[in-house]
Amino acid sequence: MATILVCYGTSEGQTETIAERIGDRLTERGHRAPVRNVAENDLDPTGYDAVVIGSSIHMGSHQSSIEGFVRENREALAGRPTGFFQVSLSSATDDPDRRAEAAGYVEDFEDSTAFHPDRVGLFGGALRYSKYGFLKRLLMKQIAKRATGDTDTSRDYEYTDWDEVEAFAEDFAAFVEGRLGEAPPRTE
Ligand SMILES: Cc1cc2nc3c(=O)[nH]c(=O)nc-3n(C[C@H](O)[C@H](O)[C@H](O)COP(=O)(O)O)c2cc1C
Repeated sequence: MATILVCYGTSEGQTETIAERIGDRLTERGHRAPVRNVAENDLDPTGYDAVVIGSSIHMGSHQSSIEGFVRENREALAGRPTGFFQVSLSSATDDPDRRAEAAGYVEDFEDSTAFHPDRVGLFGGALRYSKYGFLKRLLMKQIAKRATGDTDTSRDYEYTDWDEVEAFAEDFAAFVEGRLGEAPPRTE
């Protein structure tokens, strides 16, 4: 069993929900996987065998709490298996330009923080028009027009592919088990 920290930065909660699903999957596989909001906890990666970090994108940038966490803990992160997942509208469609944009966000993040995760997941996020205030709703309508075309503000949209999220968790668990020399869980 490995102890795997699953930490995240979020504004509207979608990254938290995805982090929890990853934590559940790791736990089902026999690992200890606490799920923590980086902005609300003083986290030290040295207490864990491996770390998964998740961040949403707002106005082309990752969560500042995640940028700070990664910069402050660069050495500890470099010394253990790490996974990074990003949540955005750019990963919500099959449009190659949008997909390239999402990949570009990760590249820029790696370049600016010198953090190079072993595994990367790019997940579609959500549009929660019902939760946005007036100005945010207007802004998101503009962003959505370009990204997904979903501009009906009378309803919410979720683009997260939960099978992809689970596959990311399984793949990361297998990677950690391999690195720590652990046997994979037995399947009946
Ligand atoms: C104000 C705002 C700005 C956003 N800017 C971008 C953006 O620049 N690129 C993008 O792909 N998605 C953008 N999004 C979409 C978010 O990444 C998406 O809603 C995601 O699910 C948010 O995750 P969170 O709830 O964990 O913060 C934006 C969302 C909001 C509300």
